[in-house]
This record gives sequence, C-alpha cells and structure tokens, in this order.
Amino acid sequence: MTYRVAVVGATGAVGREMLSTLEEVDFPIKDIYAVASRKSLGVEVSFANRTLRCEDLEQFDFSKVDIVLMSAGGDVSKAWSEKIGKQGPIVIDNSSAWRMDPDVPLIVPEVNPDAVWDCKKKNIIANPNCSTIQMVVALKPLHDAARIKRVVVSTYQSVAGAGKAGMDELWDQTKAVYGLGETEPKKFTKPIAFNVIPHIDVFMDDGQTKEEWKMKVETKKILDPDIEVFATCVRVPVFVGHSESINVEFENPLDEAEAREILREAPGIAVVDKRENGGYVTPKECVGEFDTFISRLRNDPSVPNGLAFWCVSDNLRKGAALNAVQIAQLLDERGVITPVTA
Ligand SMILES: NC(=O)C1=CN([C@@H]2O[C@H](COP(=O)(O)OP(=O)(O)OC[C@H]3O[C@@H](n4cnc5c(N)ncnc54)[C@H](OP(=O)(O)O)[C@@H]3O)[C@@H](O)[C@H]2O)C=CC1
Ligand SMILES: N[C@@H](CC(=O)OP(=O)(O)O)C(=O)O
Repeated sequence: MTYRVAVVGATGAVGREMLSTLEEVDFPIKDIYAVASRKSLGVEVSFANRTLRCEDLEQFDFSKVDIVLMSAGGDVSKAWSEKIGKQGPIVIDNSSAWRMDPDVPLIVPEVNPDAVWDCKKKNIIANPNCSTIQMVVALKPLHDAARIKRVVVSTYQSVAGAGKAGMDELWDQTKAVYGLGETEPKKFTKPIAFNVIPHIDVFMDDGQTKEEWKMKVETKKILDPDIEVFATCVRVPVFVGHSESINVEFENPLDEAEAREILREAPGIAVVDKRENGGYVTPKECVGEFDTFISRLRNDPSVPNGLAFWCVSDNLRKGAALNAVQIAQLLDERGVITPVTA
C-alpha cells in the first residue's frame, strides 16, 4: 500500500523536518507534494534526493491526496483543515487549532494509539504541543506502573519552537554581541541571546500562559483526566531541543530504580543516567534523534511517592514532525485509511 501525501507548511521549520522524517522512516509514498503560501510558489524544498517545487495552498487540489501533514499555524489550520478533510484526506495537524475539539483525537502513538479510530468525524487528527509530547511519552509507562496523581514541570524550550523566525532572532542577537547583527526583540518579548524568558504563548486571566495551560489540558486528554499538571514554560537560548525538569507524585510506591527499569523498556525512550560528569543528555545532543531522553532520575522525598527526572527531546522531531509521521504510520498499520491507489 502506498500513499499520496501533501506537506502543508513545507518551507517552515516543522514542514522541512516532516519531509526529511518521511524519507528517514521510509514511509510508503506514491506521490508527495510540498505546499505553502502563495509567496513560496515555486520555492524548492528537498525530499529524498529530489527537489519539490512548492504549490500554493489556495490553488492545491486536496482530493488527489490521502494524507495531509499540516504545519502552517493555527489560523491557517482553522480556515483549511475541516474543508480539506471533507475532500477525503486525513489531516494530521501540528497546530493548537483542533487539539481540544471533542471530535478530533489528540495522539501520541506510544500513549493512546487506539484513539486513531476517532478521526472519522472530521478527518482531522491533532498533533499535541511539543512540550506535552515528550512529557507524556515518559509519563505513560510510569502511570501504568504506579498511577500518577500530580506532575509539576518546568520547561527549557528552544527557539525552534517559535519557528524559523525564532531561530533567526537568536542568531542575529548572538552575532550582535560582536556588532554584526540586529538586537531588537521581534519574535520574543525580551532579548533571547544570553537570557531566559519565562513566557511562551499568550497570558491567560489566571496568570498562567497558554503554553502552560496546553501542557495541562493536553496531558489530561491524551493520558488521564485525573492527572493534575502544573507547568512553568520558559524560553532559553538553545537553537533546537526542549528540556524539562519533571516532578511526579504517584498514588502507589515507585522508587527510582524501578522507574529506571520501566523507562529502559518503554517505547520511544532512551535512559542515559550515569551519576558522573556528562552522564546525562543535553538538548544539543538530542538534535536529529527520534527518542526522548531521560536522565537524572531521583526519588523526591519531599512528597509521598515522589520521583524527579530530566527529559530532553528534539522538538522539531518527536515534538512535531516525527510524531505526525508516526501518526501517519499508525493510519497505515491499523488500516484506518484505504488509499484509492491501494
Ligand atoms: N516548531 C515547533 O517546535 C512546533 C511547531 N508546531 C506548530 O507547527 C506549525 C508550524 O510551525 P513552524 O514550522 O515552526 O513555523 P514556521 O514559521 O517555520 O513555518 C510556517 C509555515 O507555514 C506556512 N504558511 C504560513 N502562512 C501560510 C498560509 N497562509 N498559507 C499556506 N502556508 C502558510 C509557511 O509558508 P511560507 O514560507 O510560504 O510563508 C511555512 O511553510 C505551527 O502551527 C506551530 O504552532 C507544533 C509543535 C512544535
Ligand atoms: N509553543 C511551542 C511550539 C508550538 O508551536 O506550540 P503550539 O503548536 O502548541 O502552538 C514552543 O514555542 O516551543
């Protein structure tokens, strides 16, 4: 079985990773199309040793594809995903536009693969927020073992999470230290070079940011509505790779040695946890990797049945493109879609 796939947002940070991930996992592709805005018409992007010319979203005929990997922002997705779904293909959407819609499944394949069957109402599947994805991949096997009651998480999110413009801003501000670039913040609210900013996405009425709210509500939808989550999301001057310091409180006892063994066996997880210099993973080392890395596992004696750990993943891969491609693989494996090209 082979599929006709369109990548919408193909010129962006996530879209380009989607194309390279489809190639790396050898997804069964019959035809592939790169789609972006009108201004990118004809712009070339690479896929598997060949060049694709971008087509204009407004003019593209979606009835000729089976799967749409959508990564063009929330407003574009709100305007287009439902319309595209009605033309036949399944849309796997990276934005936050559809995640909390009760008729749209929110999927991390290692956690809730069975939800894939719920995509038929709108032909849309939502890809979670990057910070949520890596956290729930780690929490799922621990929850199965000892039932999680509460999670407190602080994130250290790379500028790649703010797209190409975010990466350019860190680069320009870093060069500016040597008098070679721009210094004015545009994408971020304050200078990001040599700084950290405790603010991602918009502020909500209760003082939390929308990024922090997303980590809470998305974890409940994907993993278990009874789990309480409290997040603090911080932007750091790292180009790619999100890190998280996670504290978990379980209902039942689970010590660090048991947790380490469970995580060693868990899908999508790599444990690197040596208590010596360099015996842990940093975001720089996870770039381009598929796994979510766990280090610094410790019992947390400040609460009953407490555990703390460090969690790092490539936000453009597992946090976005890879998870979306794994959802496409799930559609294939479970026979959710039957392409006309079968
Ligand atoms: N970066 C990350 O870690 C994560 C990102 N996401 C989500 O993925 C989406 C894309 O993010 P990212 O790749 O980082 O962003 P970028 O800014 O790097 O890329 C945006 C892409 O969307 C396209 N686009 C924008 N407006 C339109 C339009 N009107 N019609 C067609 N295409 C359009 C752009 O095309 P053009 O070049 O023609 O303007 C470009 O290809 C966002 O929704 C983001 O929230 C989700 C999880 C993680
Ligand atoms: N907000 C994330 C990336 C992102 O685009 O998230 P969302 O798809 O939930 O808006 C970050 O900046 O790291």
